[in-house]
Amino acid sequence: MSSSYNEPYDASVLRDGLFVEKSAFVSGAGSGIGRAIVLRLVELGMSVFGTGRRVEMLEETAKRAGGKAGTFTYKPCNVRETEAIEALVREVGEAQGIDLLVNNAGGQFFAPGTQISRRGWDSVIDLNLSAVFTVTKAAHPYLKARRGSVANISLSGVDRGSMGLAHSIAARAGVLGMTRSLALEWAKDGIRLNCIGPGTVVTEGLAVEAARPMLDRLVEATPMGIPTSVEEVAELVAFLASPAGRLMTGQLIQIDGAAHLGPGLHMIAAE
Ligand SMILES: CCCCC/C=C/C(=O)SCCNC(=O)CCNC(=O)[C@H](O)C(C)(C)COP(=O)(O)OP(=O)(O)OC[C@H]1O[C@@H](n2cnc3c(N)ncnc32)[C@H](O)[C@@H]1OP(=O)(O)O
Ligand SMILES: NC(=O)C1=CN([C@@H]2O[C@H](COP(=O)(O)OP(=O)(O)OC[C@H]3O[C@@H](n4cnc5c(N)ncnc54)[C@H](OP(=O)(O)O)[C@@H]3O)[C@@H](O)[C@H]2O)C=CC1
Repeated sequence: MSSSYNEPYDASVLRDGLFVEKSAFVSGAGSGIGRAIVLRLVELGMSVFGTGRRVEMLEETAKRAGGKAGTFTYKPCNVRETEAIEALVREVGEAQGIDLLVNNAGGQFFAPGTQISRRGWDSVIDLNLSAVFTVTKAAHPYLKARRGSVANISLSGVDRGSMGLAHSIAARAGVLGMTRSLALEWAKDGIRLNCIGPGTVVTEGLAVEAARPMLDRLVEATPMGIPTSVEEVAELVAFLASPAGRLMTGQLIQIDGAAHLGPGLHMIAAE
């Protein structure tokens, strides 16, 4: 087992300048996968707006985005505060338009179903399903104006279940159903929506939730034996937003080293 899961990995294949004059709205932009998505889109020339609750994390993303081809601006917001996030989407949409919406803010706690209270269930559904609907609906007029697209960051194994994640898998399965339904409804507007299902991505967020022995077991349960890098997820988001993704909509793309097919992340109980 590797002592570090975050060895540098260059996943970049898309061409410089691909997203000049394009604009994105990214939630959870201050850390992990969201930050990597921002940095790659900015590198490709995009004007990216990011949100999240912690301003200092967004500031760090801005620092790292400095000097690249595009721009990064931000404002803190809790995606679970419906009126505030709707107003923010409107503000960004009116100011710079939205070609790409990335619903990345999310997360949960690992717990067996018997230990998830109704309040705990509601929190995870609110963050990972209801807030995604709120943001997506608020972005609709701006996506329609630009014939834009939506990338929903989901989970590997969303269609088969996962021990310790009943609440989160239920939410992400809901997002997949929403994604497919809106892909049908909004096809006439030229809007595409897809879900991306990363396997284990060793971000600080996951490290807080799962200690090292569990991380090792998650990676061992991945048939390819390696975790997903944040850069790989970012490149896939960019690919789906690019002209090459023109006919891709209503999809769940699992980027997980076959974790969703193998012995299974889904069989690793919360410990
Ligand atoms: C298959 C393996 C691959 C796994 C891949 C997934 C990886 C990731 O997602 S990495 C991202 C990692 N980061 C996170 O997941 C952190 C995100 N968590 C949160 O933001 C919050 O914990 C929350 C949204 C899930 C809940 O926030 P909030 O509403 O503020 O929660 P409260 O503290 O007010 O608690 C509400 C309710 O939930 C119960 N609860 C909280 N933690 C646990 C726990 N560990 N076990 C059981 N229950 C928990 C809490 O007790 C409250 O319920 P009541 O006690 O009934 O009031
Ligand atoms: N790491 C992994 O193995 C995998 C992760 N995922 C999913 O990918 C996404 C990103 O995860 P990852 O980068 O690993 O973890 P992080 O914890 O680093 O990222 C989650 C981000 O969401 C933001 N966020 C959380 N709650 C809210 C909220 N209520 N309002 C606004 N922003 C919020 C956080 O910022 P702040 O706290 O400042 O608000 C943070 O930047 C999540 O949806 C996660 O579930 C999916 C598969 C695997």
